[in-house]
Amino acid sequence: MKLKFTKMHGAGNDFVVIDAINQKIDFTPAQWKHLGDRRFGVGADQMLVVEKSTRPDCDFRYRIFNSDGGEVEQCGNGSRAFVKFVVEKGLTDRKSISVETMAGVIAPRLEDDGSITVDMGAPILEPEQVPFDTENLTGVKEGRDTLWPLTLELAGDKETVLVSVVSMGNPHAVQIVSDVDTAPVELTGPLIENHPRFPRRVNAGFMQLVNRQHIRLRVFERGVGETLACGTGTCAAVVAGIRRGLLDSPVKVDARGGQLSITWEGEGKPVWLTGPAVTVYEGEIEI
Ligand SMILES: N[C@H](CCC[C@H](N)C(=O)O)C(=O)O
Repeated sequence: MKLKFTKMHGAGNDFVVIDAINQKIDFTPAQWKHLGDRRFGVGADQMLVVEKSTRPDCDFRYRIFNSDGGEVEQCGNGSRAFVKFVVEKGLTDRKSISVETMAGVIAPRLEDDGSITVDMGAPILEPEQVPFDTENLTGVKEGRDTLWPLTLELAGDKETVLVSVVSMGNPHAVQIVSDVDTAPVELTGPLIENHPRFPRRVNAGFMQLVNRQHIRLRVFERGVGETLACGTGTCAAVVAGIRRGLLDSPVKVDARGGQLSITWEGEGKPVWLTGPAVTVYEGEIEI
């Protein structure tokens, strides 16, 4: 079939966005992987699929596929591209929409200045629900958070890193580093992503504290590798920092691809993600 798509990004986290309301989409994981391939396909971190929702309280359904072809629960930067896409394509006459995802309902809103704010829902903080296996593991309490020791096998040596575990519908393991530019993201990112204590694998966040309302962040994403920004990873890092007593809401987050802003008022409350979304080009591909 000839597939129409729109190439977009949110702070450098890039997407192939597909209207599945006006196109019949039924791809295999191999076809999603092909679309995400930067040499043989279009190339993107994730593929985002726009569908009509069957829920009466939702305007759209939002499906997300990582570039490894796997479908995942949530994508924060993608939710901003999603609302820009449906407004620009005339699929809605509203600028604030409710979107059904595998992880629940989110509410992105297109602001008059072109920025987008998303109610990402409340973080899930019970390790077992992240999911993270705590059997025979002793955590270290810090503030309202618990830091969990992860043992990593590095070229025959063992290294232990302390991580906070947070779910934004998708799983995150966040650690503090002194300098994100020298953090061993490429080396330890895959080891954390595939650590056996994360039965659904995990996104690995590396957070540097600038001050109580400003961090720098790099994320080695599950199913992708390092991306220039990770929206849910940004939410998870700020939630972890606030629970550790190290950050105060709102927090400015410098990702490699741009700046995001997070507001969170505490347990049980939603995390608000604000940032950009850019349409790069329209395309077609035979698939
Ligand atoms: N790689 C993530 C999905 C995309 C998340 C990220 N691109 C975002 O903006 O939240 C996962 O496997 O959970």
